[in-house]
Amino acid sequence: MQSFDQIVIGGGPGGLALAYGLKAAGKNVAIVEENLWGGTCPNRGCDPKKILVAAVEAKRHAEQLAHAGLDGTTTINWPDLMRNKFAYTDAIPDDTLQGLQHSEITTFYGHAAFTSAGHLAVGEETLTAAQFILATGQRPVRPAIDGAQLLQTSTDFLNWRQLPKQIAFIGGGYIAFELADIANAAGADVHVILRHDRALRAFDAELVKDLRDQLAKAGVHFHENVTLTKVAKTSTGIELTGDQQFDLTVAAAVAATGRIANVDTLNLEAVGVSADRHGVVVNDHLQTTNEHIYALGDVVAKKSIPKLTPVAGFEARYLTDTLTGAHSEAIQYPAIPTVVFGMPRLAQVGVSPAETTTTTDRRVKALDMTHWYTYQRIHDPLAKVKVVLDRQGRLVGASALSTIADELINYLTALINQGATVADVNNQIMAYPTPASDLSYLF
Ligand SMILES: Cc1cc2nc3c(=O)[nH]c(=O)nc-3n(C[C@H](O)[C@H](O)[C@H](O)COP(=O)(O)OP(=O)(O)OC[C@H]3O[C@@H](n4cnc5c(N)ncnc54)[C@H](O)[C@@H]3O)c2cc1C
Ligand SMILES: NC(=O)c1ccc[n+]([C@@H]2O[C@H](COP(=O)([O-])OP(=O)(O)OC[C@H]3O[C@@H](n4cnc5c(N)ncnc54)[C@H](O)[C@@H]3O)[C@@H](O)[C@H]2O)c1
Repeated sequence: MQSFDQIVIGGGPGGLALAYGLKAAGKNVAIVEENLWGGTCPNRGCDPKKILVAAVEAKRHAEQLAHAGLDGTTTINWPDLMRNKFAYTDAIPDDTLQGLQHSEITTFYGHAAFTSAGHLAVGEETLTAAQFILATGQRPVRPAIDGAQLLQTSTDFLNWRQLPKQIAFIGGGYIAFELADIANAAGADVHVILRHDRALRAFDAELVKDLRDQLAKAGVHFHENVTLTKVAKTSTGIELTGDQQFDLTVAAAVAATGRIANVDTLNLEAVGVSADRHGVVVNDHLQTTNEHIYALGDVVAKKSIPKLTPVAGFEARYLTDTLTGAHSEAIQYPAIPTVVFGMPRLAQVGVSPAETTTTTDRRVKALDMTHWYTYQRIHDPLAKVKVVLDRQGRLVGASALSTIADELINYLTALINQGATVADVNNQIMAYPTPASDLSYLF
């Protein structure tokens, strides 16, 4: 039986960052992975998706400048684009494993599950440690309807060598919007089926509607207020049936209906760790209901904290300090930006405009920036921002929509975390003309 100071379960961005942090602090640490070293983000999430988005960006920017200096049409060649994606993703698992081995972090490959307090089984091996850290992430979930097994997932989409001619995305979250935009730009006939009329609920409703309308203008078909009841394979494709006589046959249908925490096969009952489909219950020290077991990243049940790669990284840095005795404080998250990476991008950070309607302590400043130089230069069809300011004029939140909203939101995040006022912004000189040189006009 091998024994360690800490064993990290899950080799995704969160688990890896923690293993490296603990090793650097001199701990005898092991990490276990059952699938692809590197986890969701670089293999089947953020990174491959954004490689595909790169082609959409180039295409849309070229289209925006048609008749303004750029001639000809730009088309996306899906098989070539995917070859470019595979050239990146194929190397991730081996490179990740080699990095761990090079740093002399002990690695185990296989499914990890607890057998009893202090004991973890990985294949034939039983491992022990003073502390265990759950970093097992989430997996896609399909709706509970007849024929749901015929629905593909974001993981399948990101491995398609050929692009189906008609694709339906079920759901109104990040994945449906991002993948629908990519598939539409690449030439597929794209349908998004939503059970409500309100998509992307965490974002500003007006900007979500603008985003939806932009995608619809680009060719995406939205079917709102449809509850699917059945999925079936027919001679012509995948038939989706719903209430209100909804009936649509497509070549491929993707469930983008959320993700479920990987907690069900860890045998957490044996070690007294509370968890449900939303994840592992932790206190404000990321400690589970068993004092020797911690959790971080997507597998944690979080109410208001989004499940994102940089959040997993932040929690790994926090836990490194906790487990090496460098501090004993509760975790305190900074403002966390989140972006729907389409063309345009929808971005949000901090206090939302909706949270401001019931208080007089804050005010919202809404600006249509479409005709500002930054956006005119690239012929951005729509550029909007809403900033939330407190009584002292400090920035506390922002929502933005434009083809470069991701860049803007990062500047605004830094200003929120610094508690900056317009005076602080005006005391800095930013390179002109750039989105950063617009900042003082936003307050
Ligand atoms: C399509 C898509 C796009 C995304 N885009 C973005 C984005 O643009 N920006 C962003 O910030 N976030 C994005 N995310 C979310 C991001 O991928 C996650 O927040 C991030 O990967 C979480 O890291 P993690 O380490 O907590 O979990 P994961 O990366 O999921 O890693 C968990 C690892 O644990 C392993 N594991 C699970 N159970 C066991 C077990 N019993 N034994 C051994 N190993 C186990 C899994 O195989 C996996 O490798 C996206 C996600 C998806 C699906
Ligand atoms: N850009 C990013 O940062 C990014 C991108 C992709 C994914 N992610 C991460 O992955 C997670 C999962 O993304 P997602 O889009 O799958 O989930 P989501 O939680 O963002 O959206 C799920 C959507 O599916 C709908 N839905 C749920 N059950 C349904 C059902 N039975 N029938 C019809 N609709 C149903 C919900 O109403 C919602 O609109 C995100 O919450 C985020 O943490 C982040």
